[in-house]
Amino acid sequence: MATCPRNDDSVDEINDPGAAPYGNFINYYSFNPPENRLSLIPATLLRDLGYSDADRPTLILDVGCNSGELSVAFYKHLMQTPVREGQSAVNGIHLLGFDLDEALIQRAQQTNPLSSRISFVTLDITRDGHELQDYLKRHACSHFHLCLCLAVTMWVHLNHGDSGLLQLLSRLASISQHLLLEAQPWKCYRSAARRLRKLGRSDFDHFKTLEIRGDIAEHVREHLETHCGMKLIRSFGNTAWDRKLLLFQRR
Ligand SMILES: C[S@@+](CC[C@H](N)C(=O)[O-])C[C@H]1O[C@@H](n2cnc3c(N)ncnc32)[C@H](O)[C@@H]1O
Repeated sequence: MATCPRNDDSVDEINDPGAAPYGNFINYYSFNPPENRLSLIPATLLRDLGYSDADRPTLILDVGCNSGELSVAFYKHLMQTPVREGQSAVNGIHLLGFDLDEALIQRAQQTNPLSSRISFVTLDITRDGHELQDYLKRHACSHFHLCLCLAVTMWVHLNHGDSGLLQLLSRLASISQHLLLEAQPWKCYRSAARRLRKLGRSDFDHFKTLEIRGDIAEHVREHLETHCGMKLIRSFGNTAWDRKLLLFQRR
């Protein structure tokens, strides 16, 4: 893990970027506080999407949740009625956050204020596993109602190539009714690769051979709409780091 750059996942001013090849920065939220993105997302989002039935659980998945600060803030942001720890958790909103970095997940677990509703597990989304299906089964649901994939696509793309990115999108689409996605733009890829080169590390394995480049958000939209049965229903404007928050829905 490494500390995060001052104003982007991928700018040059960073203390030790070589140690965070997956974007697993230890201090991510001191540079990109949850409010940067939450301020763009309506607190009524779940109700707007039709998930207001108190008798049924609503499941949220947070992909690459880092130390969990955004997951918890997002959960609280969407709760119309504040939840107290210990309150019955049979139905209501449940959030599962996961990240491949075990130390970040440990921190998320230790600081979790709502452990009956919010869980964190270590998981690499590029590996086959049954954890997500098991979680769905435990809640008697076939899909997550809302999946967040924020500032993760570039790291999967750089580490696993075009096919890795497309598989990520297809996998998330297959387990979600709605998908809220923030893709890093191409300029971030160049900076991330340059940073590692400066440190004497070899480029990300796939950077030079990527065919998906340029307007990454548009490539993502195209794949989700053409191959994954999803459609773009909202764009929540640009974040403080000039990225779009795109909301997709299963057709
Ligand atoms: C830049 S941070 C974004 C954190 C959070 N999603 C947010 O937007 O606030 C990217 C996170 O994705 C995680 N990540 C990267 N590749 C992953 C993978 N294959 N599976 C799970 N997590 C991954 C990293 O460990 C890191 O914590």
